[in-house]
Amino acid sequence: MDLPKGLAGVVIADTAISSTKNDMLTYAGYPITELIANDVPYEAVVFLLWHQRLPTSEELRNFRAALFAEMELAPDFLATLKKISKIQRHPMSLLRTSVSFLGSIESKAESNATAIQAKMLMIVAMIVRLRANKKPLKARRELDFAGNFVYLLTGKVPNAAEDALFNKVLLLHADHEFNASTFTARVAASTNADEYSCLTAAICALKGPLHGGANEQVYFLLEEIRKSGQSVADYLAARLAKHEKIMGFGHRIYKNGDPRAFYLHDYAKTMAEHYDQMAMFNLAESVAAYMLQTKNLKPNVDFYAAIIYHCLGIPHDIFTPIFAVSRTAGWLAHIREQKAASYLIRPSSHYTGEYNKKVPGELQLSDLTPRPFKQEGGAAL
Ligand SMILES: CC(=O)SCCNC(=O)CCNC(=O)[C@H](O)C(C)(C)COP(=O)(O)OP(=O)(O)OC[C@H]1O[C@@H](n2cnc3c(N)ncnc32)[C@H](O)[C@@H]1OP(=O)(O)O
Ligand SMILES: O=C([O-])CC(=O)C(=O)O
Repeated sequence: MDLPKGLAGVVIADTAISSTKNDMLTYAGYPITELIANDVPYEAVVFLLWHQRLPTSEELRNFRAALFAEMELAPDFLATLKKISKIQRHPMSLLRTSVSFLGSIESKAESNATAIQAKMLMIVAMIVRLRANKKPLKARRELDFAGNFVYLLTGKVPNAAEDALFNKVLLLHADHEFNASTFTARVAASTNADEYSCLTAAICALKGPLHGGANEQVYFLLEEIRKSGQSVADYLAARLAKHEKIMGFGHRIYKNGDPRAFYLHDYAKTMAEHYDQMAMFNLAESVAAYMLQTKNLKPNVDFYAAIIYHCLGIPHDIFTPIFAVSRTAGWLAHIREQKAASYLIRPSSHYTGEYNKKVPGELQLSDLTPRPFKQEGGAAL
């Protein structure tokens, strides 16, 4: 049967949240070019995705204050997070576990989108601090969401230019219609699962290197090329000859280039110039040129983001968790939209196995069946 591989091109639902039509990313009617050109704060973008309209300046002030008020974690949760953060696993796994755990202790009444958005930032920042035995920092009232994120991750208050740049990076990652993690969240939401369960599922899908996990892999790629002493062409030719994917290139939707990469390229260059990382940036440029020339593949959102985070001094295993914090805005919007639509997502499969097979007689199933289990004081189950 000739099926569209990986649901490519299959439209599965209506959405008013975002669109990638005509190779342009649009959030509820606003192209990202418009939002970037007007320096729209990330908080306003979150509001836009959740309400499909931009906030008034008063609503923005109130929303920023509400987010700030939620930028703290209860002592009991923090104590558990301290233990979780010491587990030697990828921070995306720790984030997944932490969000799941938070969902287990939060009452339904307490869970609201604003609190979740703020707490995602706090969890990622706290994992970074706690695993390094550093004192957790408190969010600062004078900083916006982007500024607080950089401060809580690095311990350094970003200057105005860095804050503005990081704000744009968050803006560009906030939503992307039916990407794999958002689709995963929507499938969970369609069963009427709670928000934390939907988010946990989304984090699991984002983690993979073919999706959000690619930004960290870009860092490894650039480091490996640098250390190999090989030319970019030799290194990439050898990998491509083995049919390996080069991380940070290609996209399911954008075959003519990811519009977000256009901006991130320039931000990465600005950061690299400022932080004396031009060697890394130039290496990335050579990789991009080779991929375009030999495979006609262009960088996606993950490629230049890796350089920006590196310049800010953020550990490479935190690149994907940053993506998760920004994308929480989109995930929550889609979870809400899917729940409101109120139908189950359950596609059909094309079965390629056999039917009506018989169990071979010599298989003594009774030997494999566990003895009846008797509960204390109760009947055998
Ligand atoms: C936030 C995000 O999720 S953005 C994407 C992040 N992921 C990555 O950067 C991982 C690398 N990229 C990829 O794996 C792919 O480009 C994807 C998964 C993102 C999109 O894939 P699809 O639309 O399914 O395209 P598909 O994987 O079928 O690729 C088409 C062809 O281009 C090749 N190709 C695509 N991307 C790459 C790449 N990064 N490196 C090498 N070859 C590639 C494929 O091997 C395939 O070649 P073939 O026709 O000879 O088999
Ligand atoms: O849409 C996709 O397939 C992946 C992507 O770029 C995103 O989630 O931002």
